[in-house]
Amino acid sequence: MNTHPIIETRQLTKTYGGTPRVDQVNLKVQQGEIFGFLGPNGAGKTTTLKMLLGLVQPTQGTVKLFGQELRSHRLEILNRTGSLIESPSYYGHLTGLENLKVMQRLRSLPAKNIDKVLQIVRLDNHRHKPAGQYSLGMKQRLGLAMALLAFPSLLILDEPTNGLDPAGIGEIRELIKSLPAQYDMTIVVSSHLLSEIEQTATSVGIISDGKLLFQGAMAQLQAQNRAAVHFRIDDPARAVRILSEHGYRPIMQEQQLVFSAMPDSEVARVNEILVSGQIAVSRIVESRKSLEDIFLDLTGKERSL
Ligand SMILES: Nc1ncnc2c1ncn2[C@@H]1O[C@H](COP(=O)(O)OP(=O)(O)OP(=O)(O)O)[C@@H](O)[C@H]1O
Repeated sequence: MNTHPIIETRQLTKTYGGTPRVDQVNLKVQQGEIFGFLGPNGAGKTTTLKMLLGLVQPTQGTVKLFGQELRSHRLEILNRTGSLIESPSYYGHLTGLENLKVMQRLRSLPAKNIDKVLQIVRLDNHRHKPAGQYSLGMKQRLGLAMALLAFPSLLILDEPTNGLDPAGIGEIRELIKSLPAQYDMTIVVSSHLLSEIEQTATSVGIISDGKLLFQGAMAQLQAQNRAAVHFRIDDPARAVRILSEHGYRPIMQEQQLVFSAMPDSEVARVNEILVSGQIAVSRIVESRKSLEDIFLDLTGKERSL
């Protein structure tokens, strides 16, 4: 059985003008995953994806796709890879169909693939219209059709929903979700929006300032979502004193004591200490960080994303 990762980078680095923009990144993407590559603008996503495709030469480090070195097996690898990086490129004066034909002939692909991809991206009714007259969403879908034309094993999409309206975003999202099972594809999709990755990806990599800060299953990221427990009480200063005698170090926030993460048994114990110290506990509330908060904590960026 073939168990090597579909993508594996080692210490992948790209330096521009002395500054590492992609900094010793070790990526691992397994067969059949939808890997969400997440990071704020300028984090190094596009540069990383371009290195995976041999479009940018790494300053340091290696790229292996399908278990083979990109440097020595470039053509073989790229024949099995489809991509949409930055804006799609097409001939504006040619129709959608003609654009796909150009590519199909250039790459000696079966002609029947054209109909298939037109259906997949739902452009079959617009195939005879010049691509230059397509809406933004249609242009994006044409770009996707081109990336899919060879039915690649690996599909790399850089911010595929950028600039689309909510309906267009939803369509692309559903399309991405359907591909791995239907066509046995592995997908890498980048975004600066967690909300978008959250709904499609099975695993995630989070990059900020060129560094990979987290990599793992979506569920693992969600597991970092640990609950804090808030006690609303009538005399916080005295409560802190009493609790510290029992070895607890809560944070005082106005009328509340906050414990960063706490099992249920401890909650009961703290409550008992407070009540026997004649402190009235009016409320015990659990608060979880949203995934957005976790993302912002990891990247150290403000909420302006
Ligand atoms: N050819 C280049 N020459 C110099 N600097 C570059 C070049 N390409 C990218 N950079 C810089 O590298 C950093 C990372 O850029 P990159 O495009 O990879 O980020 P990104 O995460 O894809 O962000 P965005 O979503 O905004 O495209 C940026 O600071 C960018 O200015």
